[in-house]
Amino acid sequence: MTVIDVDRVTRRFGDVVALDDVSLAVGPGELVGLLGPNGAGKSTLLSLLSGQRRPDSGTVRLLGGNPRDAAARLGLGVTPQETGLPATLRVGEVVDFVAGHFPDPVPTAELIEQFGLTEQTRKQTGALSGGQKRRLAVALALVGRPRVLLLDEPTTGLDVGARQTLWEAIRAYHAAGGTVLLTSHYLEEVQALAERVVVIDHGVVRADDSLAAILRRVGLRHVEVRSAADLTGWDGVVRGTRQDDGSHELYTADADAFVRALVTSGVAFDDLRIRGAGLEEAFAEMVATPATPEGARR
Ligand SMILES: Nc1ncnc2c1ncn2[C@@H]1O[C@H](COP(=O)(O)OP(=O)(O)OP(=O)(O)O)[C@@H](O)[C@H]1O
Repeated sequence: MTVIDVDRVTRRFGDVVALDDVSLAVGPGELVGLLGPNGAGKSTLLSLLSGQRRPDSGTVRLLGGNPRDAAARLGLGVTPQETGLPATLRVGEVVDFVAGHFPDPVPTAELIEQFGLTEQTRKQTGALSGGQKRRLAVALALVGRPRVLLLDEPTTGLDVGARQTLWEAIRAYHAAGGTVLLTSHYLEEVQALAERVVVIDHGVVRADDSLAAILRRVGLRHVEVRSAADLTGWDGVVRGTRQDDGSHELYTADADAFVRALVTSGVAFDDLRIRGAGLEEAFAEMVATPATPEGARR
């Protein structure tokens, strides 16, 4: 059975088409990363799957049912982008409260420990740090042993340690057979977790492929360097800009070859920095080479 089945869904807000004929099917045990820039439609898609909103057209099925029905949502765990935790309740009380809604909840102490919050058990949630609140929010999504987990930007704003704790919890859930759909701005996060990547932009699915295939599309390197010479037209530079002070921002598929050419050319340069091109840059590439929306092929 398909866990998530979105079929030709369109959702508008006034004149804005947040989702434009989107189709997406996710099977049991998949871990799918939903990537897209601000306003792409990611949260809207999750809100349809969690039954908070209805599509204008098309159908949304969750675990074989309509997510607007409470019965279909029993197997669903959700962490929205912003979580309103009751500030005066203690961490343990909030977990107990949510656990009370499910037939076979994860024991509170076990869950709290898994998310590294044991020391905070008796703290009021209002006194938690941003990272602790975020971890608690994801923990709450798992209390009822859901079959499918929707995570909207699970680690935005977290430090490295808190992010790792959350990633481990998500991996453990997935390893035990759980299905996950998570949104993120961070390619790094999706790379760390997802096996399949769906890229959405302006409400349209631009790509839906294995992580490896998507990464090949994002194979560009970002090179920063300062030089009096203009390097933007050099061999292998796909795109580049140069400021008056000589600082360059260049994109190339082979940064090693570019650096070798730079060094052997004898051109003076300094402040060389290289990094993998990020998601935003990948989008620039995907949009520059007009992508066939996945939906249009159906
Ligand atoms: N309640 C709303 N009323 C009006 N417009 C909305 C509403 N919710 C979303 N939109 C619009 O729909 C589009 C998609 O928004 P959505 O929040 O789904 O994007 P997103 O990919 O989740 O973005 P972000 O990464 O910033 O969270 C945007 O243009 C947004 O402004």
